[in-house]
Amino acid sequence: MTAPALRPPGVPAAAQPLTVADFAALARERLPADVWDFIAGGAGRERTLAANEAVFEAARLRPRALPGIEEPGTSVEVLGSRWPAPLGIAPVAYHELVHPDGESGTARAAGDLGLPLVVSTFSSRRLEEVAAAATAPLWLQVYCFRDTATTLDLARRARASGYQALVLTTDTPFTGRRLRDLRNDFRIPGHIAAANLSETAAAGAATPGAHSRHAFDRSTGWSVVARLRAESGLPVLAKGVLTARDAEAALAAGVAGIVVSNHGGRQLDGAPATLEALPEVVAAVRGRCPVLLDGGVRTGADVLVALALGARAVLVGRPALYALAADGAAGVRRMLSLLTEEFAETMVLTGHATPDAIGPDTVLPPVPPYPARSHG
Ligand SMILES: Cc1cc2nc3c(=O)[nH]c(=O)nc-3n(C[C@H](O)[C@H](O)[C@H](O)COP(=O)(O)O)c2cc1C
Ligand SMILES: CCCCC(=O)C(=O)O
Repeated sequence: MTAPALRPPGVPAAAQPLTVADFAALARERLPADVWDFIAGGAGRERTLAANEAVFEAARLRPRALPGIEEPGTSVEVLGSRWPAPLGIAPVAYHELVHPDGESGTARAAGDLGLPLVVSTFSSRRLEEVAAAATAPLWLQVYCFRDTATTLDLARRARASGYQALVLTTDTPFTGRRLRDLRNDFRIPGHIAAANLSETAAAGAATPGAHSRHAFDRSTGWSVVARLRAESGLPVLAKGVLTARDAEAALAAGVAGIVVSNHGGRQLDGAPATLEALPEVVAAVRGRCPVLLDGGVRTGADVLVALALGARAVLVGRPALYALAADGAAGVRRMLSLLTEEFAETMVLTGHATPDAIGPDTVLPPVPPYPARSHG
C-alpha cells in the first residue's frame, strides 16, 4: 500500500494524519466554510451530533493482562460476505463536493482494503461508474421519491450493476432543520450533480432541504421493503432505527439487517446517541438479523465498543469525507487502515482474538455527564 502524498519533502513523518481528528482538521483547512458546515453540521442545536461522539468518548474499556494474542483475526461475516474488519463507509451524498476523485476514489480505496462502501442515492457519480471502480462489496442507499419510478429504477440498477444490498433510509421524510445550511444559504455547487437521478428527479437538488421537501415520499411505510426486495432481488437493510419498536417493525417487514443510526445527528435533534440506542435495538432483534451502527465512530476503540454492545459492524460517514478532502482516494485508504490498525490493537489490549469474542463485559457502561464536544 502506498503512503499518501500529504507530506511535502522535509516534513517529518509525525506530520502525517494519525487519527480521524487529524483528517478532520486537514479537511477543515481545505474546504470552503459552507461546505465544511454542510458536512460537519447537524440539525437544531446539534445535541445529537455532539452526543454521538461524546458517548463513545465516555465509554471505558476493561484491559486484559498478558493477553497472549500474537495477531488477532479482525474479520467478520455480514450478509454472507467476509469483511476483513467490522468497518464500512456509510452513505454520504456528493463526494465530489470535497475532492474530484468523488465516489470512484472512495470505492477504489475501500476496495484496496476489502471493506464495503454504501453508495448514496445522492452520489455525485453514477452508481454504475462507482461499481466499475469497486473491488469490495457495494450497497446502495435508497430514498423513496414521490415519483415511485425513480425509486424502483434505483433498485433495479443496483442489482444490474452488482450491488449486494439496498439500504433503505427510514429517518428522512425530509432533511432535518440544519441551521448552519439555512444561515449559509448553502447550495450544492452547479458543477456537482445528483448523478443517479434523471433531470426531472434531480431538479432543485442543489438545495437539499427544499428538494427533499418536495421530492421525498412522506407516505412511505414499511411495505416498501417488500417492494424494494421484489424489484431488486436484493436484501434490504433499514437504516435509522433507534428503538425496539422500529426494530420489530423492520423485522416484520422482512429486512435482512438494521443500521442503528440517527443520520449523524442531522435529523431529529435530541434523538439518542447511537451507542445509547444500540442495546435496546440489539435486545429487541434477538439475533434475527445483523445490527450495524453508524454515528460518532472515530477510533478503532469505538469500533470495539460498538461490537461489545452487540453491533456486528460499524459504518463511518464524515471520516470518509474528511479523508477524501485531505488526500483523495489515498486519504480514504489511510483513514481506513488507521481505524483497522487501531481496532486490532484494541482487540489485543482487551484480550480478544476474534470479534465474536467481544462481549458486553469488555466495557463499563458510559456514564453521563458526557464531555462537551466542539464541532467547529
Ligand atoms: C454530508 C453528509 C451527507 C449524508 N448523506 C446521506 C445520504 O445521502 N443518505 C443517507 O442515508 N445518509 C446520509 N448521511 C448520514 C450518514 O449515512 C451516516 O448516518 C452518518 O454520517 C454517520 O455519522 P458519522 O458522520 O458520525 O460517522 C449523510 C451524512 C453526512 C455527514
Ligand atoms: C437531499 C440530500 C440528502 C443528503 C443527506 O442525507 C444528508 O445531507 O444528510
